[in-house]
Amino acid sequence: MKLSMGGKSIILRLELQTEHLHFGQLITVITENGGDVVAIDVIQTGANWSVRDITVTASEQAQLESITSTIKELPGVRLVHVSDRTFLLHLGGKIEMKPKAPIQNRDDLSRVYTPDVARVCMAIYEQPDNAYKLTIKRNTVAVVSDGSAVLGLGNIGPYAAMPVMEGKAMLFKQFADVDAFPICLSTQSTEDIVAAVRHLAPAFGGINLEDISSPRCFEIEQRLREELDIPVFHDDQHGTAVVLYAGLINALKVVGKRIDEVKVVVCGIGAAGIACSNILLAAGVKELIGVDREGALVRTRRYANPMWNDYAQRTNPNELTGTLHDVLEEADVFIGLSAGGVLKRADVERMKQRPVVFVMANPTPEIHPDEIEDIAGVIATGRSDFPNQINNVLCFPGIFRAALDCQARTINEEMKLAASAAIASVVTPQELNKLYIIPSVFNQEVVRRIREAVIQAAIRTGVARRIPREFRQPEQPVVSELPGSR
Ligand SMILES: NC(=O)c1ccc[n+]([C@@H]2O[C@H](COP(=O)([O-])OP(=O)(O)OC[C@H]3O[C@@H](n4cnc5c(N)ncnc54)[C@H](O)[C@@H]3O)[C@@H](O)[C@H]2O)c1
Ligand SMILES: O=C(O)C[C@H](O)C(=O)O
Ligand SMILES: [Mg+2]
Repeated sequence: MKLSMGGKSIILRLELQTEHLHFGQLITVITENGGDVVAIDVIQTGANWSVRDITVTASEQAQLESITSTIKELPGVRLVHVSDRTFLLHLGGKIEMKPKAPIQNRDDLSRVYTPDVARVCMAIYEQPDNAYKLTIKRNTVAVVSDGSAVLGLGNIGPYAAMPVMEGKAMLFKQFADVDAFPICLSTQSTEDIVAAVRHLAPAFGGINLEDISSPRCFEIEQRLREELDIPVFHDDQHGTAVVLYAGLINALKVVGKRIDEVKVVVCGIGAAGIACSNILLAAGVKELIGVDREGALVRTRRYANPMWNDYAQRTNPNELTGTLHDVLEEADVFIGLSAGGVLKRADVERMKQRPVVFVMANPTPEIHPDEIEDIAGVIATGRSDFPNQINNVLCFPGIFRAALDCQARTINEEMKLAASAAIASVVTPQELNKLYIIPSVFNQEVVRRIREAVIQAAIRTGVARRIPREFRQPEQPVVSELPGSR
């Protein structure tokens, strides 16, 4: 099986002199250079000329470039322009705000706005909890980044981070009907980020921290969790850990191993790597070795990164030293949360037979799945264009849907473990196989099951401030939801 590494797609606007060129010649040039024509639109036409938009896909950018340069040389063709379809999708941003009700006359105006809005303001002033009933707070999450660890691209800053945060907001809405707003801050100071989020919290029912580099992300999340009474969730840590654990539960079933007997190597001991290691230790993994740029983390060394000192105390029981290649000997599971291209086939060859290889760096995984497909027991990546997508998108929409619906004060460990089990349970034993260990994000059962399991966990652990109707006991009274009604 050959897997494509993210199909690329362009639209070529061409002016064609039909007496010099047959359309078939053009198609031949495209296919001979590795492209597929997926759509043809006629934009303008005359007696012996036409302007057409040809949508072309190819697996590699280089193929698209050679198609474009060959077409430019053809007699009777003028290349008007080339548009990248991905860029077209981002033109002007990907999301917008819409009012829920139209303002059609002065009466509407006076109710949505002044003077009547004042009564609603005072209802919240007198009873602050009413903010959940009378403002967007009940359904809105802030997606906050400082642009310091955007995907695996590194510190590209707040402007360049926006497309990812807008994308997260789209996913929140599409998959869980959560209104999310991207906020990219022009500071990378811990104090400033904590203060900024604290100050903007009143409008939001939850804070999703995103792509903030380690180790600052740990302190920022910790302090905000202490200071705010709404859930603060660093997605790269906990969203990833929840989905990773769900994937591992099912991958181990495929290769017939138990979690307490596998040797696991985690590469990239940053935000995601630490959180994933923590969830695996909690789930019963006994031999877990963390590897970063300097090799395996060992308890006998002192590291400048305080998180690593703590990490090394809790992991690598046999005190293995050396490079990734060294410590992968006889390992059952590799988990990559580092950077593209870090893992080599020779490394995977050192692992046990049918190893589980999760290469989750984005956008380029630690190794291309094609390179190890014949030796790996299960392969997963973070991307949507390969089978087995282990990506936090499977978690964050559902877990925030649940947290908002029960007005959870926080998202705790029980809620996260409940989310992992819920995700894993969507794949039935009959469906489970090496190419299907984790459900698709388009499977509507994912958010439904996460929501149910996480609300139950929130109620059980006492962090739910509201019991949604379907979770109430029959004898529990239903309190009027509308302040101001008599
Ligand atoms: N699939 C997912 O859902 C998902 C979720 C979160 C993060 N990620 C990916 O995981 C990666 C890390 O994300 P993060 O938020 O933890 O970033 P981070 O910056 O907090 O941590 C990255 C860590 O990887 C280490 N690293 C970089 N190059 C390395 C190499 N050659 N060898 C060993 N270690 C190396 C860094 O030193 C750092 O400790 C990124 O590529 C990100 O896209 C994927
Ligand atoms: O954004 C993603 O696709 C996953 C994750 O949040 C990442 O930073 O890579
Ligand atoms: Mg991220």
